[in-house]
Amino acid sequence: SSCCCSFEDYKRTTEWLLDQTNHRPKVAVICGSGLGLLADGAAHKQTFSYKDIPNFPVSTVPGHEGRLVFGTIEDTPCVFMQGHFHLYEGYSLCQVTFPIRIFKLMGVESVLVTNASGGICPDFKVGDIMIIKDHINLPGFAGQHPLCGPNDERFGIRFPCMSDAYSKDLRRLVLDVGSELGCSSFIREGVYCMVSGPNFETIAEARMLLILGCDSVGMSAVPEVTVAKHCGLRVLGLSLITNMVSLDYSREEKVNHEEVLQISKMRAEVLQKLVTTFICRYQQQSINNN
Ligand SMILES: O=P(O)(O)O[C@@H]1C[C@H](O)[C@@H](CO)O1
Ligand code: HPA
Repeated sequence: SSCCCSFEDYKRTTEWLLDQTNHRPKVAVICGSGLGLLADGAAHKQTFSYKDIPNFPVSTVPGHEGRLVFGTIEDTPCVFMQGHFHLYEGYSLCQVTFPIRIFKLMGVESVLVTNASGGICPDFKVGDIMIIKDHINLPGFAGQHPLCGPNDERFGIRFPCMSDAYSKDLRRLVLDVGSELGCSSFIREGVYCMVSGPNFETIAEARMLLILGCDSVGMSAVPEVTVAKHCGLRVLGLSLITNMVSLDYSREEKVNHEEVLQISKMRAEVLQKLVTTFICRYQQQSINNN
């Protein structure tokens, strides 16, 4: 699963975007299933459909609008992906992570990855927001890894460290913002496990994930985070628990994507407030640190 994009491809897309917009984003926000609303808090918006951006994949999953939105939150220039790409759509991991390297080349410093996931940790509840403190790259164990293939040193080193993929400072900051907004009762921290999907887990698989130390399970984030860390971007991951995964053969509930979208839409406003305030504080902190 070698990379199908050359440095020239990344450069061409970056130059096209830099040419089309005056925005120079510092923070990139990836909106997961049903979370496109996160971009609504931004001002001075300029929107591109993925299909109009050279080399960009297009979204094929309901709840993913397929738009790149530039805008500002207070004074912070941001870019939002309303929808992202998944292995199960048939995209290579190089395509799935294509936008991350574009953001890097555009001058982005930090990436905020959001998504929907199923709760494994028995203490979690539907609607909880889990700050991702670590992940398990299950497809990576089987060789489905976005950094397989020749390493391009212009992006990062051959053997990147992943023990600090999720920035401690950004996690602390979002915890503080959550408490300031009165959200502490439903903000958790935990380990996210990526599976390729598209089927939801069997009960035996879910029990295995619990034993492995996973707190939630989903079908995205990990390739994007891995590529972001590889090229030196700071990462914050927020996963919305849209359903609890069945760990018990006696449970009758059956998860489906409509339910995932329904919960995402219901919680998107809270998540938007958290993300918007986080970006404001992030900017204030970087001003204070310089
Ligand atoms: O794009 P994310 O990871 O938020 O979407 C999750 C995983 C699947 O794409 C879908 C399943 O309902 O939601
Ligand atoms: O239960 C789930 N499993 C995998 N991915 C998901 N995305 C939302 N919910 C889930």
